[in-house]
Amino acid sequence: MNETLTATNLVKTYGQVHALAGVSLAINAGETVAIMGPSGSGKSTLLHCLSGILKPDGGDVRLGGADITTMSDAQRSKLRRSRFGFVFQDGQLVAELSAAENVAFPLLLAGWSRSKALAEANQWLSRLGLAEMGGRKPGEMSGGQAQRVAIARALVHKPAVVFADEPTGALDQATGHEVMQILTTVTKMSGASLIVVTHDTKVAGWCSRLIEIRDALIHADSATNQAGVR
Ligand SMILES: Nc1ncnc2c1ncn2[C@@H]1O[C@H](COP(=O)(O)OP(=O)(O)OP(=O)(O)O)[C@@H](O)[C@H]1O
Repeated sequence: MNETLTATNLVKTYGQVHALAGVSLAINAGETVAIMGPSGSGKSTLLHCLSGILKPDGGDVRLGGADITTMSDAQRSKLRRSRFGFVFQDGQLVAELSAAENVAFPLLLAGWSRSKALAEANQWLSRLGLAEMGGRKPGEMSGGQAQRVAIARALVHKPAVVFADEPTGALDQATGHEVMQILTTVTKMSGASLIVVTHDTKVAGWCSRLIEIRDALIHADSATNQAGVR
């Protein structure tokens, strides 16, 4: 299945503000892409349009043959749940659920039985070095551990694309480094592509491609030397 994520001429305005002024890009399956740029340049707006959270005013976003922009809200939500994974700055785990239940959540939404979903979730937690943590609530874990749970939740349903918005923003440098190593390794292993919005050049160094946004447009798009990968 061709699951290239393609954006063509994306435009988004808020009143007088041009958040995206005609952005086109294609991200191939398996690519790891960092999006950087000054505050207010349009990074989050781009991420939200690419992931179907926000509808652009103009242009389109396609995953393979499917045009996300013209889908009904219900179709787009379904595609988001089944083909996309998300990692946010603060994990956004459900506080009342255990780590395993949080990871199992996308599988339960996809119709898996509770026992199969929890077994798969626990396998993912082991893979990410959290074998003993399945029963803990997010509040009983460190920030780095919670972010690893969020990574497992983003990948458990084998998405085509993982979107990460400042995934290390709430972590110290060493923990952030570790989280990026895990995030890039597991997305590559699963064949998904990864799109990371970040202000941190070290975080971007874990990705194979860097897209720089300035004033609502792509200013530069190039391969990185993957300095973060040792
Ligand atoms: N909901 C909104 N209503 C009005 N203006 C908005 C809204 N969301 C974003 N903007 C504006 O659109 C522009 C782009 O915002 P965006 O959040 O995409 O930038 P960013 O590059 O992600 O910034 P940061 O690095 O500070 O998070 C900014 O001028 C911002 O103020």
